[in-house]
Amino acid sequence: MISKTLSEVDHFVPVKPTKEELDYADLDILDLSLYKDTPASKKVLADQVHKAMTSHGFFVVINHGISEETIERMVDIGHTILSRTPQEEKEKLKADLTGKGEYPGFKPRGEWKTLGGTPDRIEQFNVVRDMTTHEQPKAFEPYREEVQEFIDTVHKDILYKILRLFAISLEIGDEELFVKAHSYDKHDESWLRWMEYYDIPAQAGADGKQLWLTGHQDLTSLSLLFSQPMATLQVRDYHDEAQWKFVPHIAGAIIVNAGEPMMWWTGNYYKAAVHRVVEPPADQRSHDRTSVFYFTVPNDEVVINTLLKESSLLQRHAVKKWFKDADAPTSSEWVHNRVKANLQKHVAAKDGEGRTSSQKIGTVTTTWFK
Ligand SMILES: O=C(O)CCC(=O)C(=O)O
Ligand SMILES: [Fe+2]
Repeated sequence: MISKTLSEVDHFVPVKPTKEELDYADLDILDLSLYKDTPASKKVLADQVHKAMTSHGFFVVINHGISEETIERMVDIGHTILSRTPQEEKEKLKADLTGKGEYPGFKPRGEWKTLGGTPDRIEQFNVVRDMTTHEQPKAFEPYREEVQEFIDTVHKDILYKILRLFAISLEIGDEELFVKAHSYDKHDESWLRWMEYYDIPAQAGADGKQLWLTGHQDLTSLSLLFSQPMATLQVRDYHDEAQWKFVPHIAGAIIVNAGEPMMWWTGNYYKAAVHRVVEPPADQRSHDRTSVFYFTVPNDEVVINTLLKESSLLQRHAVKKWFKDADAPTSSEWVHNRVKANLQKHVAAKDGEGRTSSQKIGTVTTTWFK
């Protein structure tokens, strides 16, 4: 992907795959090399999207065009930025989570002082695709172009293909509808995230499982998670509320899930995946975990509500409009309000008796899961 000499990185050595027998979710695997510019080829993949989005809300994309080496390099870049940026600079370039409600910058360890009462040990570094809007750490500079190229490929190639499949799967006449709502040239808060979990102690969830990140739905339209080997991410099957299953690791694959905006667009016909992060099996403990994610949200001004006029599939299924017109949020309103409220996610597991708790965010009610 990059031809010139690459700047050196601190290599992150991922944990070896577990040998334990775990209960894995049976996720659909979309082979994106089958995506051709013909209705027939796209229909086959769109049918898989439909099946996945009406069951788990998660699926796996392989042969998407980004090599395993490039993904490994991106993980190393994030690891390098997190390990080489001094604490002072991290503090200075801290994400303004509670003020503006935005992610660009660092989420230092200990920001969420709620995991079992002790400071959390999750660190993040986030960038948006226009990387000039925020000051970047010095350690980032050697990799700026590579990261830009990575984001551009993910957004304009992989994301756009997947968004077309979503439109086709919903029988929306304009196959570009979601692509236009995520126009690369317009502004929105979609972001690339590196996230490092530092060998953390955990608190117990409702089912006694040790939690690293409590159950939630993403605030995104789509989340693209680059698969990593530590068996920690779990998805809750929609057809069996009690069942948390591990998301399998497939080297080089992208795990895709939808968040609440996709749920609203489809009036809950497509599921916003409920997922959480738990401690790994015994043979993967005492190891850090680093991964890279691309989280997408619609362009700032897009008003998100159920696509009843546009989708004959939703009409046939008598889906109801999610919001009254006056209550439908713009992407920008939703994202900023939801980021501000995000701390709630980390306390939800301790509050109350039930398995879920809900919170009103502007005109929107969001749900936290245990
Ligand atoms: O770390 C993971 O695998 C998932 C993280 C996640 O769900 C999130 O950041 O929204
Ligand atoms: Fe998530």
